[in-house]
Amino acid sequence: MPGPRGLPYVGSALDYEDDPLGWMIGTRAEYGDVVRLDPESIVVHDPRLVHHVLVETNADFILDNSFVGGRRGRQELLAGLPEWMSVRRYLNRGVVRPVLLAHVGRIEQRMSRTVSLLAGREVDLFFEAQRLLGTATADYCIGGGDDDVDEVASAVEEVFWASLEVTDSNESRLPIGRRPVARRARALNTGLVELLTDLVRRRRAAPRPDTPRDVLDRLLDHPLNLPDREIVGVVRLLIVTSHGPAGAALAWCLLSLAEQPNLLRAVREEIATTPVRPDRLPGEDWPLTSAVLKETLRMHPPNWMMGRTAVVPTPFGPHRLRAGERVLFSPYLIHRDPRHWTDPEVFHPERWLTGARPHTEHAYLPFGAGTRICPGARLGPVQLAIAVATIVRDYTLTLPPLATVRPATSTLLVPVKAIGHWTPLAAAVPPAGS
Ligand code: HEM
Repeated sequence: MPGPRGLPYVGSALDYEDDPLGWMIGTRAEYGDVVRLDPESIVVHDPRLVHHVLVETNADFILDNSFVGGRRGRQELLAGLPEWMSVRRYLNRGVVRPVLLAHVGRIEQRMSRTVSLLAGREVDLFFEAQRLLGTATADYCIGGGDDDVDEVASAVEEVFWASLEVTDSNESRLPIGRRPVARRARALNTGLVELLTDLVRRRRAAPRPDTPRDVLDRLLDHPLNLPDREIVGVVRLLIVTSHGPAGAALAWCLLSLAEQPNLLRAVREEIATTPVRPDRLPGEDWPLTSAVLKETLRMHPPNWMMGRTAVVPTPFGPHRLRAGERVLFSPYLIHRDPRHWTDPEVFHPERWLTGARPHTEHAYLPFGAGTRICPGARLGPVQLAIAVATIVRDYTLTLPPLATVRPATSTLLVPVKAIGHWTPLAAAVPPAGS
């Protein structure tokens, strides 16, 4: 397998950790689209090979997200896989338009309240964005009943930050007993599981509605009569997983719009002049706003780096992978590769409005692809459209220039310390004659 010689045992892992993007760009230029990173991992830049890995996940490859999924280790992860996949399919079929429409109505009000309370205050954009979107998904999961969405969203948010800390801390190199960050994360997670278990029990004891109001109702009606533990696991996973990517996407989108006043005005006008009809979802009739969101997810895919592990020896292009080898790939680099996009470094939403696919095959994957594609791939853009509309329609943005915002490239691509504010539009316009 081509790649730099590296050090014994660790290969190029230390150089990669120093500057992952720089290392990948440099080695791609020198060695091509498949590069050895360390004895256990390769990095792949060819979208067709990446697509193959994503489609073969759960067969030749696994997605090892045991920590986020609340599973202890790979064995438990594999044992729970059939149930998780069947729940995914069931939710896909069953979280129908009426559930989405009811959810939209609730979060429009909720977001509007939160955004107005924050108006005029200096905020850390990503912090507030992840809270806004995480609370939205909490509503989607449990908001149809009388349960306290804010309480659940806050408990989930604590688990989200603690999980990020665990992955960023590199604690996995320490012996199991000495991992304080992981211990804290586990304690917070236990609290969250207790809170959700209580909620599931109360909902189970109450009369069932004729049609599901949210994900929890739908899970309680599962034909296999899922145990509380399983239902809690699914609700927890959905909410925890949505905080980061959706929040990062909103933050990057607002930063991009603030940078382009003409585009911002055009989006504002589209949203203001095309009210959402009762049977339609926000974004469905806003082509420019949707294109802005797609372009944001192209240039700043929150899941900027993803990976799979081969479970069996498997052919891979001209190479062969051993069981246990990791395949890493970066949607960020694929989305900015001039072999797959025209002018990839330019934020150009119009590329999505021509009716033709603006990239080569499989070169756009902000939600992943294949068997484990994000189950929020349909919901996420709707929630984002509501959040963008809520802020852009009535407020003006004062945010730092994108070029000055450092992206964190750890677990997620997140704008670091992008501090700014939004103020009501009327307040931003100087009175006539002043
Ligand atoms: C703009 C918003 C979002 C983005 C960019 C995003 C991105 C992604 C990506 C790239 C993956 C696949 C990771 C991989 O294959 O390694 C993923 C998985 C996942 N996402 Fe999202 N996501 C978003 C919103 C949401 C929302 C709203 C939910 C909840 C309804 C959600 C729940 C999940 C879950 C549970 C998984 C794991 C799926 C599995 O393991 O089978 N995401 N997301």
